[in-house]
Amino acid sequence: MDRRSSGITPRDLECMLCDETAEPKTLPLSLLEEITGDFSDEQEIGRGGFAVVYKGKLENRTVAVKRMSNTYMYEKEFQREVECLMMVKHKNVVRFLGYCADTQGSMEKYDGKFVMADVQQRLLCFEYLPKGSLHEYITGRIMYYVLVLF
Ligand SMILES: Nc1ncnc2c1ncn2[C@@H]1O[C@H](COP(=O)(O)OP(=O)(O)OP(=O)(O)O)[C@@H](O)[C@H]1O
Repeated sequence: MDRRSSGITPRDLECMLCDETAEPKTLPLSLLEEITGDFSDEQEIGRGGFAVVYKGKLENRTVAVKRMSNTYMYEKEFQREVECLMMVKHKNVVRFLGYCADTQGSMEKYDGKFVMADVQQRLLCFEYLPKGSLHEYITGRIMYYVLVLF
């Protein structure tokens, strides 16, 4: 795992996609913000129990960026997920490209006083699978047969 993240560009990420042997990397928040249009609604793909998933647009390719919600509650789950993903490499498992664990201090007003708060961002980056979720695929198929039969 390469711990140097600051210099990674969208082009580097694109090169990783082409190189099957490239290891997952730590990715800078600024890169993930850039390719998701600052996590814009237009680039949202879907939502799960713990995260929102966005399209990350590179020059010629697309990746999926999973942004965890309630990061304080699910820190252990995030660490466990990264740990597992780093160990798995299989043709039937979506390819893991890297993660971002960013914490920044921000002055916030609390109880009438300014306090320094930690703002956490926890993200995972995967190869993009263009055919939608299994649920959509199955229900789409069922709807298709219902429409054809009746
Ligand atoms: N690599 C990917 N490529 C394309 N779409 C994806 C990718 N990963 C997730 N998605 C989309 O985003 C949705 C949410 O994914 P997410 O992994 O957060 O949750 P989930 O697997 O559906 O449920 P859970 O919260 O139980 O993990 C998925 O249903 C899918 O439509």
